[in-house]
Amino acid sequence: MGAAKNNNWAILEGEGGGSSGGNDASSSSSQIPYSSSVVDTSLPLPLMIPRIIELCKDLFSNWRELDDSLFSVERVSGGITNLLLKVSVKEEDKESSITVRLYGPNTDYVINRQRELQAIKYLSAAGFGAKLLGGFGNGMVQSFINARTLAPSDMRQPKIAAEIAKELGKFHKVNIPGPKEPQLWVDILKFFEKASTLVFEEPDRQKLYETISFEELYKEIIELREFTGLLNAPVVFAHNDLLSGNLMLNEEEERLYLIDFEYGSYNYRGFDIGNHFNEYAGYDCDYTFYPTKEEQYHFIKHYLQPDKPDEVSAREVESVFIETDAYKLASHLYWAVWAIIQARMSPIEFDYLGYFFLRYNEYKKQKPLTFSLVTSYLSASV
Ligand SMILES: Nc1ncnc2c1ncn2[C@@H]1O[C@H](COP(=O)(O)OP(=O)(O)OP(=O)(O)O)[C@@H](O)[C@H]1O
Repeated sequence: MGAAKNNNWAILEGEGGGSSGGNDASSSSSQIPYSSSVVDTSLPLPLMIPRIIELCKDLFSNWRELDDSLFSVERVSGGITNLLLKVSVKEEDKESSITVRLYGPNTDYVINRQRELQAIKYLSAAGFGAKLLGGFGNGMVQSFINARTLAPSDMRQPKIAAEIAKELGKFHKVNIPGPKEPQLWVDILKFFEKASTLVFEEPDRQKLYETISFEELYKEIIELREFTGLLNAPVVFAHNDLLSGNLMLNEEEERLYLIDFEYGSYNYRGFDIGNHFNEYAGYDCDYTFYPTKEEQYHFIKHYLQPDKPDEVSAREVESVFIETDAYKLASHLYWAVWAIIQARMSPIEFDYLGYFFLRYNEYKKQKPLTFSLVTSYLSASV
């Protein structure tokens, strides 16, 4: 445990962040305590628990003197990228809970941690997501959100869809200082470079990997970049990973939380919406669940004007609808290429190569329809 800061956490300085002096886990102070300790993510949970308690005591001075028996640590299910733990502490008459997020090994290939921290700082100030309470060598501590995580089928409920649209509209209005160039193609091409030069240890996986035509994939990426460029689509600070697991709802308080900003960046708004619609299909990629045109219109109207959705002009709805349809293809390519890297780098048992094929095949299936829809829209609007 110590005071050293890594480069990522240094960006929180200037608001008092980056100190290792300890703090109060529940305080609203802008001081973000930092510990340079690294928790070994390969440890089984019972062996990891004492390290987590030690880390919490190092970060939060008001817990330092408490007996370890007052802490309980449990795994929060759901994540496929990181290990998320809930730490509860019994103090006199109250129990407080926080979450400790341990970055998954090798996630740096697909996640820009500096970009994530910069985004959290401003998004959290704007009231989005969990509050950032502290940082450490391979993770961060955030407030525990008392809410249920949505399932893909929840997202299409008209009332919930309207709420998601409204929150996303607000999210897209947050200003994150720094460069504002859309990152979509920069990120896809970065992923592509890594994905196309991998070697798998398992012969079966290597064989399957070799069936992927990277030449074809590259051509598709470039073609789609040119094609979507014709739309001159608006750029916003986008969440980029708005799947059901990143939406939490407290029904009593009627509060919806957008969480997990790991992939957040300036990007095309149509990408964020199209990507969200693709997530109606869940990890199984059952695209029969992709929202109907009526459901998409409902979402888009609430996104554009939550207070008076029926007063949004047909022209405006149509333009977001077209952008969304075009960029939903980019979402397939993005996560398809991402999945190839994950197949090689992630320790998580998930059929990532199978996921690549599901996304890429859906891209190929949807491409002719989308290209003809967008082309007729563009020719009608000149
Ligand atoms: N601050 C929080 N409070 C309570 N629960 C949380 C919090 N953050 C995340 N969760 C729960 O943990 C799950 C996984 O969280 P998160 O999406 O941040 O992890 P992840 O590993 O990045 O997941 P994925 O890669 O699937 O997006 C969420 O679906 C939610 O159920």
